[in-house]
Amino acid sequence: MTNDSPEEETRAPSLSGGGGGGGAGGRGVIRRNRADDNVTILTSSMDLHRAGRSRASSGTDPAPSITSSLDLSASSSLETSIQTRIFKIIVIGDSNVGKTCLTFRFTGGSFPDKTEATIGVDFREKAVEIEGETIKVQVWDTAGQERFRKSMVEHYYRNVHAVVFVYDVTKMASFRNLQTWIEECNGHRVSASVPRVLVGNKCDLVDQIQVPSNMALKFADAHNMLLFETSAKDPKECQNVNSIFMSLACRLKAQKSLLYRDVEREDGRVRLSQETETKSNCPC
Ligand SMILES: Nc1nc2c(ncn2[C@@H]2O[C@H](COP(=O)(O)OP(=O)(O)OP(=O)(O)O)[C@@H](O)[C@H]2O)c(=O)[nH]1
Repeated sequence: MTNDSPEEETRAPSLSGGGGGGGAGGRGVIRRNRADDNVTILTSSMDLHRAGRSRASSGTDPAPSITSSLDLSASSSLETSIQTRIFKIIVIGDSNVGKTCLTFRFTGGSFPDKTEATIGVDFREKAVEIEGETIKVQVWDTAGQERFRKSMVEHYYRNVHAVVFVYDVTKMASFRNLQTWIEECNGHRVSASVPRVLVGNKCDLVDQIQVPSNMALKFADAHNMLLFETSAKDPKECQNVNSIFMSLACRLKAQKSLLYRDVEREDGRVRLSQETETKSNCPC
């Protein structure tokens, strides 16, 4: 998808039941996916684990247990729960651009009073409903500082379904460094079919903006990404922050059946395995 997609409009989405907040906000380059109209945000779980830091540093990839084969006792409630698809979205970019605040805003609907440099990775998850299907959007908030990320990088990119590149509109260096982040991503064999979006954060600091919208849009177009300019801090931008992740979720839902499993009963056990298939019946 490019920024010229006819399916996009230059106004903020209305998410039914989602996120609160309000106005259209944006700075003329916020993209809208029509499917957002069919989206309901059901629940959110903040800081799925801060504890993820310790899990992360031990090298455990939480992204799903459900992707690998699991043996579980069969029950109807279990079957219901295991049918929830999980979309893993990683958020990357320089330190201090606001990755944590953006993920916090999406999963919890608020701006954190205080943040510290992310060490390794934090995971947050939010259940959303898209066209009648409940989907878990699992957001990996990665460390921007090299010293806090180097041992974790492989885990960030493993089985990733979508990538959010973030820069700070008030820091030209963070925009220039995007090329390095893209190269890192490509270097970890992230398929070209994995959707990527570009986010310029901190648009509330209107007097300090260094990265012009047209420059960012050109870069986004050159890399086949949608561009969102927004603010994790400004409550009026809440829906625009939601739309970053929801547009990806809608697109992923349309693309393929991720983390779906064949439920096979073998010897009284339920076997889960990953299946990937192309679906064409989603109007997103
Ligand atoms: N004005 C303004 N400040 C923001 C915004 N988003 C984040 N900040 C501030 O920017 C600083 C860094 O935010 P974080 O979310 O921790 O940045 P990060 O990219 O996760 O940083 P690392 O964890 O080091 O990679 C904090 O002081 C936030 O309060 C925003 O939209 N507007």
